[in-house]
Amino acid sequence: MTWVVDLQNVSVRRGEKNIVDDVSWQVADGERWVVLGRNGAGKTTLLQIAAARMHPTSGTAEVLGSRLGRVDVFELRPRIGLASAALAERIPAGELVSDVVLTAAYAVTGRWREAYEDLDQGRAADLLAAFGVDHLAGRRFGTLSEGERKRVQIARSLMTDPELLLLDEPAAGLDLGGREELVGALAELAAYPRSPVLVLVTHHVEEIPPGFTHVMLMKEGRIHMAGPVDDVLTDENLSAAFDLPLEVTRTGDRWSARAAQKDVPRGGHSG
Ligand SMILES: Nc1ncnc2c1ncn2[C@@H]1O[C@H](COP(=O)(O)OP(=O)(O)OP(=O)(O)O)[C@@H](O)[C@H]1O
Repeated sequence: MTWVVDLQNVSVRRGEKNIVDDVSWQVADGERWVVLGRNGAGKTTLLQIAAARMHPTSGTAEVLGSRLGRVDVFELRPRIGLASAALAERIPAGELVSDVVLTAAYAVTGRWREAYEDLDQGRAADLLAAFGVDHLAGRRFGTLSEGERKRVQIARSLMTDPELLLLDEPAAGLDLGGREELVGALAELAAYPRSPVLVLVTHHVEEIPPGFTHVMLMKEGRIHMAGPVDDVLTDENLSAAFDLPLEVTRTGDRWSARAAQKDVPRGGHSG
């Protein structure tokens, strides 16, 4: 079987510390993953490896059947969609929104002299429409709200029709309506059989879109637990991953979590 992502004993060392520590993780075609964990757990670093943007210090990383270190990453990267805050920062504020999406066809930021086909123009317009931001096509990226930028970024990350789509905290900074719309759009994407394999990093179980199949809990650079959503998202597992007593609730196809309620003494009150 060819895995979409196949990490074997991957570590990333920075200074004295392994910020990703001996991670083995395999993602199969059709799966939709959520990665959860405390600040600094190593989620973004792991995503950077899956995005062929970073090499592990040790271990082996294969993405879409190509081994990092042995493949031309400039050929591999267009097959991987990535939306992250770091990437958004590199988009010039003066860039037209339509070009932000279009330039992804060549995995560059900043339109320069690439010759774009009409087909690409049409696809960029369709993607902006799919995420409800086609009316912003003529605006400068720097003038958009946080929520509008997130949607444009996701449209951009789909431009190359990637086989793997990595989303690093796409709902960060969105208001409640914006978050719910995004969760809805990602649920639609998850349900579509021809969609890429999806990996979503988030801080909140409330942001897990319906249709996501697997969860990885990261803790201190390691995988605390990984597997099907229902197996992993339990009070016990989440509490251990976040070092905090937590209660997880599933309502329909959505999740929520909060600090576990202390036992309230029953019976009469005095005074
Ligand atoms: N170049 C670096 N040098 C030293 N430490 C680093 C470097 N890059 C990242 N780190 C550290 O590695 C750890 C993991 O970082 P990473 O961004 O992967 O975590 P994260 O789980 O995505 O965190 P967050 O939820 O806060 O975004 C953090 O403690 C971070 O400070």
